[in-house]
Amino acid sequence: MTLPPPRRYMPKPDPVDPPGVPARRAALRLLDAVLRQGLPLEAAIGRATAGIERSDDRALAHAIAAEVLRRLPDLDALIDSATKTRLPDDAKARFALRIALVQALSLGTPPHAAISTVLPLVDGGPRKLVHGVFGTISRGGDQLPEQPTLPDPVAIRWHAAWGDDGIEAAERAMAVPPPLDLTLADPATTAAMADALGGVSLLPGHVRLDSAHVPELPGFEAGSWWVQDIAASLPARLIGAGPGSVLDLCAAPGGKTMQLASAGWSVTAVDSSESRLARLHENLERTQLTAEVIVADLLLWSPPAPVDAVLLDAPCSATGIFRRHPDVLHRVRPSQISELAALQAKLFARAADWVKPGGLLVFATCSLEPAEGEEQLTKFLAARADYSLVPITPEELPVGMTPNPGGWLRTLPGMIDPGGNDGFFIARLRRTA
Ligand SMILES: C[S@@+](CC[C@H](N)C(=O)[O-])C[C@H]1O[C@@H](n2cnc3c(N)ncnc32)[C@H](O)[C@@H]1O
Repeated sequence: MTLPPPRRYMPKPDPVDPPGVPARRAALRLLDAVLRQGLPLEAAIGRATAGIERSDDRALAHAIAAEVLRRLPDLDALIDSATKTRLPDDAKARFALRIALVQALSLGTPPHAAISTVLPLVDGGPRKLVHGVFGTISRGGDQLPEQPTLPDPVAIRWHAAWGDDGIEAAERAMAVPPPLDLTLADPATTAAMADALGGVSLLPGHVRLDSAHVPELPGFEAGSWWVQDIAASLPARLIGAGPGSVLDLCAAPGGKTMQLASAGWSVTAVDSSESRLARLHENLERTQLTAEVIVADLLLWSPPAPVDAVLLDAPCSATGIFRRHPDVLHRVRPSQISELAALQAKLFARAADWVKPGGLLVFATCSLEPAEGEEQLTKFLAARADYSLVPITPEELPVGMTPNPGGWLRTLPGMIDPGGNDGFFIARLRRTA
């Protein structure tokens, strides 16, 4: 007779979850990845939702986690108001309560469903506490504020840089889902595409829609447009039309590569990430646009000859895209901003050597940190007498955006109203002949 293995060697069975619970369990894993491990939300989604078959459950997990990240300081304030002893930031009970409360108070889930699908996450643990705190808050009729509150470290940084108005605009931007901005492959089709898609155009070659399911919109399969926030479309627009040779540095997944290719440039797109370049290849295939694509570390790679124009969309903290990626509000630390700023300065200096005399260099970051924008430009201009700014003019920008009197562009969240825009820094420079 064979004996069963001793109990301690038995593998722990996966919990058999009732319907609705797997999505909440995945949301918990996503929040753990962002808040405890410091990973980007998008990088964690594959692993956190592995094993969940239904795409709507995966989408729900993402939606819950993203809304918790948008609402975190307000959710935590509610939880703290209902507990005698403050729960540690990383307590599982706090994570479970955040997930239950955000559903009931922000996502329209009936309270009994919000709590019953979360309690299994704390089975064998603080179930009673979670149930009790959720009940206290629900019975008290507390609501989340209309506008989400920024986490303190971000609010302090952005207040120093952009003042009360900047904070107010950022919080207002988080209160509503961002619109869907499309860049058109052929600007001549702007009016027709705006009509066909039921959107509005804020610039030639741009259409803005309320959020929609992208692959189902007319023109997606045909490659007539790609998704790109209007602020993200400006760096390539500011280079103007080809012909000529252009280096698109830090190019993946290729929004700006496609803009430059469709504007008549002969584009060389360089990026160090093979997986992100795979998406660039897919994008080029769908839009039938062409570019030479090179996988390389730009700290080591150099082009064979100088080019007419260079676009450097430098790696950054990405704090300017907090509306769609609220994880940046919680995981980006000042030390990371400094490290990224040092990398940007190196890439900026290298890129500047690859421009022909008389050619253009555009430097851009999707960051709301002056260290990744204004301060980079000041240092660059002090070091490079062979470059001067080509001032960006209001006529080149959508209504609501104005360039800085110094000639560069700083986009802040609420500049375009309604709908808003991402936070970018953009400077256009010419190398002296
Ligand atoms: C802001 S994203 C680029 C977005 C892209 N320009 C677009 O419009 O779709 C920054 C990119 O820099 C790339 N990157 C970071 N460090 C790099 C390096 N040392 N060399 C080359 N690419 C790098 C990342 O892989 C990432 O794709």
